[in-house]
Amino acid sequence: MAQGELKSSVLNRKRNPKSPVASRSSKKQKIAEHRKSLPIASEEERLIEAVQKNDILIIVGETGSGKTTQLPQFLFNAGFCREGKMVGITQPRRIAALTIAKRVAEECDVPLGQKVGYSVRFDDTTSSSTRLKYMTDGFLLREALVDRLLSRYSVIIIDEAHERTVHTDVLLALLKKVQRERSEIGGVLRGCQGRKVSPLKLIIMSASLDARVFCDYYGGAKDFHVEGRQFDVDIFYTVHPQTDYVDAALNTIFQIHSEEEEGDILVFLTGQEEIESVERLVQEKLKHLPEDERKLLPLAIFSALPSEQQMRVFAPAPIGFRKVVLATNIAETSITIPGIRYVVDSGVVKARTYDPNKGMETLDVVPVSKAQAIQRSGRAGRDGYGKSFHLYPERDFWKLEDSTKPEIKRCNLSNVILQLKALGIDDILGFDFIDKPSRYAIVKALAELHLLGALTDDCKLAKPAGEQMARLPLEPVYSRALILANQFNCLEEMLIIVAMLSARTSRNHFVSVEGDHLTYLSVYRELDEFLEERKAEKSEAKVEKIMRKWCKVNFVNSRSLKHARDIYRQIRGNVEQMGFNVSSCGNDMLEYRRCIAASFFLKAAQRQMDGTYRALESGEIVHIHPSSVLFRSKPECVIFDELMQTSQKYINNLTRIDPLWLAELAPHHYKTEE
Ligand SMILES: Nc1ncnc2c1ncn2[C@@H]1O[C@H](COP(=O)(O)OP(=O)(O)OP(=O)(O)O)[C@@H](O)[C@H]1O
Repeated sequence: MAQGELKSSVLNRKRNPKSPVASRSSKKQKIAEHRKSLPIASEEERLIEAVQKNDILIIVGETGSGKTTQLPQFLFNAGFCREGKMVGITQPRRIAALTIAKRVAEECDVPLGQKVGYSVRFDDTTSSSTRLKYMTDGFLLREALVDRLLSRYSVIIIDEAHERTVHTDVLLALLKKVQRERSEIGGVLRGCQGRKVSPLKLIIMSASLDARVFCDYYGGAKDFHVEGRQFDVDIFYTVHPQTDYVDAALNTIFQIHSEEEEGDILVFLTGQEEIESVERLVQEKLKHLPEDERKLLPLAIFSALPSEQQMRVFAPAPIGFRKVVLATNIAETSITIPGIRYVVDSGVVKARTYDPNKGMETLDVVPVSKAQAIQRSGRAGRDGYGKSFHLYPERDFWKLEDSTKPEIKRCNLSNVILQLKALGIDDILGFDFIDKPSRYAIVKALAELHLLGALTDDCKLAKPAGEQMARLPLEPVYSRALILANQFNCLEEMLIIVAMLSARTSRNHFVSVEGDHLTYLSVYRELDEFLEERKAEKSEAKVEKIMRKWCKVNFVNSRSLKHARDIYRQIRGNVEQMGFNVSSCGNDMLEYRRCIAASFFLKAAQRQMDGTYRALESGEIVHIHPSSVLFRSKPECVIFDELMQTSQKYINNLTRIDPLWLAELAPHHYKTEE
């Protein structure tokens, strides 16, 4: 059990104001009072002056000081949105863009989508009257594909820059270039849709530990510090290290529930499976408590959850209940979940690392960084005094890395390089990254894009394939699969597979001997047929209920399947817009498997004498993951979607193919004798 050893870090103490009142005017008044009470409120004039005087400003502030919600409003009031211009604010995560935009719209007392809006992949609420636009960093990068100078923006704010997502890193470099170009041509040329191009102001917002990096990158740019946070958070550590953090988290939840004052709990765990198992364990434990102590409501939030299900954690708990939100690091930065007073930090996070040499991803549970632990604590104390329980001793906190390694140093670069190429940036090795990925990783990604047909022999963007691939919001290998499927007349099937793989659904019941891809296809189609037969059920809630029941009977994860159905609809819209005709190969699964081989030829593996497999591209010896439907049958040759190191090197999500197809369908890469 994580016994709290009191180590409190007391900041400027201020107690929780009363709970929200129903009437609109008192709500407005409350919001106005809240805004005035934020530490940043007294800095408005000084901040605006700093923005006016500096083209690049690095703002450093504690979590909860009000940077994200207030600064854009200050800029609006200071006239930065005149003549139809916008202030754009990027966030590393879509849930942050969504919820912050909603909050700011509420503070401005306007409907979402007018003065204040958000744009994230597949979901855009902005309109021509939007002036404050919250979006993901990836969205702004895509926007640059159509408007290179980002001419609609007078100010761009890169928020949570210290998270160093790959998109943020690319934006940091791209915006430097855009800013230079805009000041050179200012007022002379016109940008997208004939808009007059004015100079661009750039604001980078970061947690304090990493600000220096950004100041240096922008040639000694000015930094601006916002002191303080609104409410105290008392920090607790365990006396001893915990051997089982899941068990410790569970005990801490129930200890808070029985001993602490009212207030909701936010627990940081590592992934969907762990969260779902803790959710079940909480429910299980509650059954053994007396009736009046059962009022604890577990809710999950992780990235594979559809948006509307993610939003459930933001609604207040029913009266008398305490919410316990079980989250991955998706809830770590930027967002405010109203009602949270207690944070439980497992101290670990699941981190993906890509090895370009082996073409392999590893997914490891690793300790968080200091910056992450501080961000986690910061989620308590946002609407009142809070407590943060870290499930490790304080001495271990001091041993943590200061910050997380930038994603650009540990991810597959092919997607980002394709985007840079589509932005007209040809010299990738010479590109001014804040932290340069290794030369090897860049060259590997360029070679992969060339093999996928996205780049020409002299490394230019191939037309139209490369352009089409850059336009689709998917990994290049999936985009290519859709383009090929169009030629193989099985686009409908490939859309389903890509959606199912993106949503990471489960497979159990409708096993196809041909492999996991086709099993996914039959899961999706079985449900479709089942719903079709019940078309009369008009209400969405009813359809969802039927769907959940069907999933339960068939051992399929209903959340993931719903997510896959959403993704399917969205990418189908994309390819239709590109003029593709979504046709189906019906029952011709041979043609479909050949299309899989043609699309994913870089991910082929062949059985060895000893029953292991050799990944043909990297030469790695790998095993079929026990959860694959081909685990027992062990076909001679397979295409895999995932190559991952956990306890061993595993391949997963497989389709059985004929090895001769590789030479036939990817002759530029395989010779027959191979
Ligand atoms: N959706 C919301 N509902 C209720 N209160 C909110 C919401 N969003 C923000 N707030 C309030 O506004 C305060 C400031 O939030 P803001 O996101 O601007 O802070 P920040 O300085 O950007 O912090 P961080 O770096 O942690 O994102 C929060 O502490 C909280 O009190």
